[in-house]
Amino acid sequence: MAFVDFDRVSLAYDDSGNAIEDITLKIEEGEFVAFVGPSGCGKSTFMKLCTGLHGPTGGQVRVDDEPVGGPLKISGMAFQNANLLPWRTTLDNVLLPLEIVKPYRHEFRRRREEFVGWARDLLRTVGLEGYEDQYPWQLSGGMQQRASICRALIHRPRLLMLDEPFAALDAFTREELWCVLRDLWEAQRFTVVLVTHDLREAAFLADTVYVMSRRPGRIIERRQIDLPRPRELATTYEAPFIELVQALRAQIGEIRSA
Ligand SMILES: Nc1ncnc2c1ncn2[C@@H]1O[C@H](COP(=O)(O)OP(=O)(O)OP(=O)(O)O)[C@@H](O)[C@H]1O
Repeated sequence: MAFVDFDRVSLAYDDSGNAIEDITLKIEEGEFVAFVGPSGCGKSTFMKLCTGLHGPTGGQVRVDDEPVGGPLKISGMAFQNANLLPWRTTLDNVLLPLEIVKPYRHEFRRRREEFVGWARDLLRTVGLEGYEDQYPWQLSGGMQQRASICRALIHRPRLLMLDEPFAALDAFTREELWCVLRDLWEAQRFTVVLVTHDLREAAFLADTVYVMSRRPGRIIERRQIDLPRPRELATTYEAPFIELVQALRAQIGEIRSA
């Protein structure tokens, strides 16, 4: 049984028709998948269905062999904007899910020191050692996004949902954070669903790239990325990678002009 299983899933938000339509796919535990497609094709809708923030109007979504009936506790999320709380330090922002999510919230006071250790370890892994006591407005955009990824991972989710997490960053910072995410994933092997407009990002990070059609969003291509791991940034300047990205780009170009 796949970890995430979409069986002929559709969602109509209202009577304007399906936002996504007839999506059937399986994501294995530990797989890194990326979704690309034209604006408005339903990538974020897919995420909401996956994490139980919205129910399907057709078909069934199963995660970890259970039908998804409400918000999933085993997921963590990060978005284009880091959305850190400005009145909390970096460390306290990262700790936030442990104050909210079961089973941790009941143990938060008792295990606080241990949890602070988890947060410090994660912050060190993403290069934020020494910034624990700074407030978000004292951090650069890239640093805020690093902290936001730590916050998404602190409760050790099995499913990490990333909705264009690096879109607002400059090209250098973005590539640095690809490597941060690659290393976290190599070490912990959580399942990742990444929504992105950046085809290089999708091809560099993912095992599988799904291309979606215009609204109503359907999966029109599933592409396995067979580049060896661990992948180095230098790979992205070599011929096989460039050809792969060009093929994806051509495909999305066709959808846009259709
Ligand atoms: N809460 C909602 N109510 C009604 N319609 C919605 C709602 N959320 C999204 N939609 C519509 O569903 C479609 C898919 O939206 P979604 O945000 O999933 O697309 P997306 O691929 O993530 O877009 P983008 O790439 O621009 O972020 C769009 O036509 C959007 O207008």
